[in-house]
Amino acid sequence: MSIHLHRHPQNSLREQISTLGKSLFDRGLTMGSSGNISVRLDDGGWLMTPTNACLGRLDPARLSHLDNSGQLISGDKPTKEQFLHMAMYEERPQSGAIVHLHSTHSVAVSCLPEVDPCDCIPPLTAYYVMRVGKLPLVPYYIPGDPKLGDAVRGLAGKHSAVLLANHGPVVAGKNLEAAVYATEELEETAKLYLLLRGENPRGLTQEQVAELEARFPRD
Ligand SMILES: O=C(O)[C@@H](O)C(=O)COP(=O)(O)O
Ligand SMILES: [Zn+2]
Repeated sequence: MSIHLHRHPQNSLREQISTLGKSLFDRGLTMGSSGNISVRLDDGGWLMTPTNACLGRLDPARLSHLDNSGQLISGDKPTKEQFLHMAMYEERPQSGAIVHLHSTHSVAVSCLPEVDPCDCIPPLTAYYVMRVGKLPLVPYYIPGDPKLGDAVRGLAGKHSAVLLANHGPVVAGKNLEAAVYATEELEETAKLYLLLRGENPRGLTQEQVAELEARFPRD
């Protein structure tokens, strides 16, 4: 008789959330208990990071498991941005994961008075266009305010990443790895943008952006 050890498919997702959360935290991409991560499950439910959890020390077994209506099935109380994540998923059926961080340079850009609210960071590099594209600014709301979900709903259909004013980025991807890569690219480009402020940098032209979008369509 052979013994078949069945590994629940959620286990590897739980481990991936914890591993990537630690990687983001260890590299200083979010501090303290800031930031949150979610992954959409095949049955329409979600795994989300618990509220007040440090992304550097997530316990895979205590992640919040929600059903497809957002009710907690098991684990700790979910992030207070649950509604923000759910609003973004509603508008983006192609997205399987969302990352929200308080990454310093992205937050800095979210506080600048002169940013274009339709597109906060110019297309400085090809990889930024490939991973992020246009980045709209969401007006300030207190963290966890359900109105934040409503504000994001209007933008998320067209944009995989948004920047919450005086708060930080929220980035969706087809899976968690893609969402993390895009969040990292956004942070690096925010840093470049701040480095180059006042230098009148040469960004990519509209034609160059259009060529990238045709060749490397984002999700
Ligand atoms: O900024 C906030 O308070 C939240 O957006 C956040 O980043 C962490 O909140 P929890 O996920 O509820 O811990
Ligand atoms: Zn936050």
